[in-house]
Amino acid sequence: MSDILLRTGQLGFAYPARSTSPFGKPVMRDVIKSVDLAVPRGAVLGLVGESGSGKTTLGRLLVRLLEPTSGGIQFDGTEISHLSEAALRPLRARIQMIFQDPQSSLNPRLPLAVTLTRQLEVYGRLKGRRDRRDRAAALLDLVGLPTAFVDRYPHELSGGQRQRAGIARALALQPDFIVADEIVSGLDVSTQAHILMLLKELRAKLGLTVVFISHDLSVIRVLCDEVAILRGGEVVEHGPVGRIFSHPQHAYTRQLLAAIPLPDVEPGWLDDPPSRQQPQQQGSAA
Ligand SMILES: Nc1ncnc2c1ncn2[C@@H]1O[C@H](COP(=O)(O)OP(=O)(O)OP(=O)(O)O)[C@@H](O)[C@H]1O
Repeated sequence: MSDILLRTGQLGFAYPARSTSPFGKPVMRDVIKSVDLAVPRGAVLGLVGESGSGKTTLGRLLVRLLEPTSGGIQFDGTEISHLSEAALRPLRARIQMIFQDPQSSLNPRLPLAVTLTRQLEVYGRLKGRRDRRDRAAALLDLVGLPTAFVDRYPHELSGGQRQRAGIARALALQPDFIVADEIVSGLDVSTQAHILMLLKELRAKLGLTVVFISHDLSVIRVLCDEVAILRGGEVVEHGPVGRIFSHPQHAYTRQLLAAIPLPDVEPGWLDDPPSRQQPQQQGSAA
């Protein structure tokens, strides 16, 4: 078994541009350019870059929501770049994406019991109504939400609780690889810390491998083992967080580090943040 769970080789992706060539052919615009990335099994790899650098596009390629236009993606030794949906199906259970806006993955018209277990149903892993409630309750418990929330609708949750529910939904099929796309953006700082702590705990408990997309280097610094810096669709630097932050090699990384004020927190802060000393009330998880 390789230490690398996911590897890309010269991965490329182009979107059709709005304009067409003088010969009427659609012009393609390269947004991911020859990306070689290796994600170690069990690691949290941060993917950072300014707006438009291609983070979301790369994340969607890694979970094969998009098909590469060039290069390859190997997941646990299997080349998945051009697999059909049918061939991808067994792997889809192992590969999940969590989005910035949990509204997009939580159906406003359905109680959490149904939304959280939808994928289990699709994969034939539910044994009926009772099982649905039990499995949904277990998922809520896993992400620190009260089990009574099985009957709640997304609008009855706070922003942080909704993000927890989004994470629970992504964990239903017991994946081992997660791409988390800006999942704490838009949350207040204390809620961000709780969600990051949860992710860190889940990663240890479930043995997850995570690609954590963020434009926020201070978040990357406290959560990730490795960081890859994306600029204009290219990875300009990739390495252990400690090394990149203390000895950035690339001028662009130095520029990013200089531009973003780092709060006075160190790697490992999440292991013992001040908020741990104030346990959350049942039902009030951020
Ligand atoms: N569906 C699409 N069709 C055409 N171009 C797109 C599409 N989605 C994204 N792009 C373009 O691809 C480039 C990369 O976008 P992407 O969303 O991956 O960047 P990002 O780093 O995630 O940005 P942000 O941090 O703002 O979310 C951008 O120039 C964007 O305009």
